[in-house]
Amino acid sequence: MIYTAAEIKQADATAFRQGMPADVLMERAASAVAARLTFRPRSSVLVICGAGNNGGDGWVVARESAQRGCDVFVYAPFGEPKSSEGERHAAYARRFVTIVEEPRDADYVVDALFGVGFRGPVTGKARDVITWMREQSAPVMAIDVPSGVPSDEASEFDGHAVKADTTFSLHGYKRSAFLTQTAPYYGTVEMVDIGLSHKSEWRVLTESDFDRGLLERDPYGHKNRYGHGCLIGGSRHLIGAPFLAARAALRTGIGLLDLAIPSEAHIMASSLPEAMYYGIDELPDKTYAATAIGPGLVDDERSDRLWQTVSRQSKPLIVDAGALTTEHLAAEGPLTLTPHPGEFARLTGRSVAEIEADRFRIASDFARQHGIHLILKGTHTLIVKPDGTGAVNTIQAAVLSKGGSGDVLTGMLLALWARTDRIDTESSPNEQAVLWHALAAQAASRQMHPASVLATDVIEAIGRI
Ligand SMILES: NC(=O)C1=CN([C@@H]2O[C@H](COP(=O)(O)OP(=O)(O)OC[C@H]3O[C@@H](n4cnc5c(N)ncnc54)[C@H](OP(=O)(O)O)[C@@H]3O)[C@@H](O)[C@H]2O)[C@@H](O)CC1
Ligand SMILES: [K+]
Repeated sequence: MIYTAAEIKQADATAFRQGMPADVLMERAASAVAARLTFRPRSSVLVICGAGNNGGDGWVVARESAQRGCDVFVYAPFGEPKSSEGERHAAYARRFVTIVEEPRDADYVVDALFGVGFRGPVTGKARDVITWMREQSAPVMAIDVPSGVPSDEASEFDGHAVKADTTFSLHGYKRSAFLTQTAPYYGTVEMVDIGLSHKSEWRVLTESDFDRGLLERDPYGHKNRYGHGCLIGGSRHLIGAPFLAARAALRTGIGLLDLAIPSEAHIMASSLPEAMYYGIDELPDKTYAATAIGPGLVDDERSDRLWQTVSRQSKPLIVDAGALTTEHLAAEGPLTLTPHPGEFARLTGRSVAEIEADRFRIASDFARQHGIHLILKGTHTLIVKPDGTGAVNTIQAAVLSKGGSGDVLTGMLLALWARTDRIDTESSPNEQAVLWHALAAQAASRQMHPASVLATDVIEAIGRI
């Protein structure tokens, strides 16, 4: 689960209302972190504590580490925690640790300066303390958030923050763990469950969320069961894109595929004999299980005409690349848009930097406003539902930052939305396609140097995950 600072505060408030004392919750959270810290026996540890409750957690970690046999120093540049629970823990911890007036070398540094209560940017003394932490060669363990990193969005983030080796994230992930500007500051993220109830609009997707049943084939199944899809795309100079998408759809298991491309692209047809071909201006009058439009398409009168036809079908529609325009935001059936940040900037009238700094909120608002499914691509692709809730893909696949990757995803989406045996179930074709795409990219990069992996290699790896 992924939480905003406000949601965490709300979870805290609920726990207090239900009778969980604040100092017990702090003890519970910080003890859980201390138990996960693998300090070598008798090593020296410097804990840097702020004046908020993140600092309170730091005092508990300091005490517990001392009780486990470490030589612990606490540096509290802004004095003791302001809250009564933080103050109580600091008072008790003082018996077990050495207080220092200046930061000092140690085998490990624990960063408990700021947590989710931080509001950027960092100024004055805090800036110097963060600079000091950044200069240390000792491993830095951050409690909850690396200090200086905002929890929710990065629009004010100037890069001045602790670079943690490990961050122990309390209760759940923070959005900034998945933003391009701030994610690298977290190091390895370890989740620490502190027993609060979980309720969030955003989920984290890992490999275990991939439904391997999608790879299976029913021995009695008919090709129609796996859907008859239509892919529309291509233009004079962009001939390859629809073929990449079409091949990906077939490798993902679509039953039948019609490919509508401009006549210039028909010379490529022999490379994909499994598809059926139509001219882009002569779409057959059929109702498809699903349609995808956009790979290699240019935004012109022809694409507007095509839109009139495909948007009237009450079946799933996937819109990508050249078909992503502000005129194409409503259709009869379920609509999925798959922009990368540049395309999403055009759709929203915002800059790429604005989007990257606050992608969760902007993506959620957009999906809700238009009642559409949205896949906002990136290192951590967001998959958003029409109600604005969503999930983030955490399967890393650097090889996907290459031309053609988006076309492959579109083809995979088409294949999964077209599956008549699955579409009525709760399974989310968008989440499954994004996961499968990333897994295929990982499989391709196991077979050759990642720099060499092409979109066609990812397609060939779709069935090798
Ligand atoms: N449910 C959970 O997950 C639980 C979470 N818990 C822990 O509580 C943490 C949140 O604690 P929190 O709300 O007290 O805020 P925190 O992050 O310590 O920072 C506030 C301090 O920073 C200061 N400050 C802010 N911005 C600044 C700036 N730019 N430059 C300089 N100073 C700045 C601010 O100063 P002020 O604005 O008050 O002057 C205040 O002193 C959370 O991350 C987790 O570790 C557990 O203990 C219990 C369960
Ligand atoms: K911290």
